[in-house]
Amino acid sequence: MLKAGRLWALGAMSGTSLDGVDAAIVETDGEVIFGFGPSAYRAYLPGEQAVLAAALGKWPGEDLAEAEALVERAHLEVLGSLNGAALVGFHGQTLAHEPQGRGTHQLGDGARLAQGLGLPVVWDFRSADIRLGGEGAPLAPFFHFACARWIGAEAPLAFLNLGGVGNLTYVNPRRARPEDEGALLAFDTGPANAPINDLMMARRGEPYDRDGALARQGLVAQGALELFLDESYFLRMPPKSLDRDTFSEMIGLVSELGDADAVATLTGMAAAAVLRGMEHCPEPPARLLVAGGGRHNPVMMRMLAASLDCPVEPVEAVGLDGDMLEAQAFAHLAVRVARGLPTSCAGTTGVRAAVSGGTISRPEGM
Ligand SMILES: Nc1ncnc2c1ncn2[C@@H]1O[C@H](COP(=O)(O)OP(=O)(O)OP(=O)(O)O)[C@@H](O)[C@H]1O
Ligand SMILES: CC(=O)N[C@H]1[C@@H]2OC[C@@H](O2)[C@@H](O)[C@@H]1O[C@H](C)C(=O)O
Repeated sequence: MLKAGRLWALGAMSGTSLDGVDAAIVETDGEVIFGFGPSAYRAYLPGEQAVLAAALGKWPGEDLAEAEALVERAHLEVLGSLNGAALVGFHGQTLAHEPQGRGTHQLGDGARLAQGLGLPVVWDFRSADIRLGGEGAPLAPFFHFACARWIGAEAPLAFLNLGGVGNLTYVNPRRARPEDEGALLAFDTGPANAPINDLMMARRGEPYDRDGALARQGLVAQGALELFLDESYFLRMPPKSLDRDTFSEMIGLVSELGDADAVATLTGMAAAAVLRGMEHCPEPPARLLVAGGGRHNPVMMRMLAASLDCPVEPVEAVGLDGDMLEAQAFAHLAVRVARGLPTSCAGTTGVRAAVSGGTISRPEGM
């Protein structure tokens, strides 16, 4: 185990939308956040995105040399641009996630990154949880618990990440520790931006529906929305998690609609999935704080606000950075791993017992 008290940790996350790598520094002892440091972003170039897109769904042992080299190069560039950290949390690029099947696969070798950066690197955060019967995701909730404390929350609240997939964390800050019974409930709500992006690319050759410009011109098709909500995933009790493309066939539900109605309907589906998710909260949260790219979509945010009883705000309302929250989470989790503290528990992944996931790789001589 590393000697890790309060330190500056650097986290990196590259999400399911394959846009690039976020990196951010957090001052933390793995329990308390003392402050947030600088952050940086390294976009994947179009050619790199194509290589990664072709690698989606692949498992270790398959032909991944080019994709792996580019993931590691992009991480070395962005992590190397931020100085002063003593420890790195490296998530890796998720290519496949089948917690009840083949496991989970995040591309990139943390041992090579440790060598390249000259710093200890914590990586492979999800496998230990899956080995113990957990979903392996979401993992940000232990960080959300610390965030709730950092903003001084006294009543239960919820964090929502609207990335390719949506994920929700209910936090009860009255509990002493995140792994305590009732402190956290977390799960993936359903598809969020991924189907919208896929439809925009297929029909218009554009990567996403910027500011909800197309969705705002359309109407939600109620029939398609109801068919979507009939999916058995919404009946499953949490914790539960999704692969990026678990719901890719939902685009078929809007195939007969014009572009604006189709995108409005997919946007409505993302919001409705969150509403379904909120019904699982043990107590109504006082507020919903939204991170991830979807918070920039005013149509999605309006749909959420209209259907929920609590205020819906971007995390910036409480001084957090909604673009960097996941990178910060892996900085915080790295310190937890270094201290042997749990990173998931029954309430967040369904794992049998609270577990400290992750592998620590040190550069030679350290
Ligand atoms: N101004 C905007 N208007 C509408 N949508 C936006 C805007 N900005 C970002 N998005 C959406 O957010 C997506 C990126 O979100 P984010 O970076 O949170 O995803 P991710 O981290 O890759 O995914 P995940 O959290 O599922 O791993 C974009 O692909 C786009 O769909
Ligand atoms: C397997 C995997 O990479 N899952 C991601 C993905 O992106 C959002 C959602 O699906 C969430 O489950 C998770 O990431 C966040 C950071 C998490 O683990 O909390």
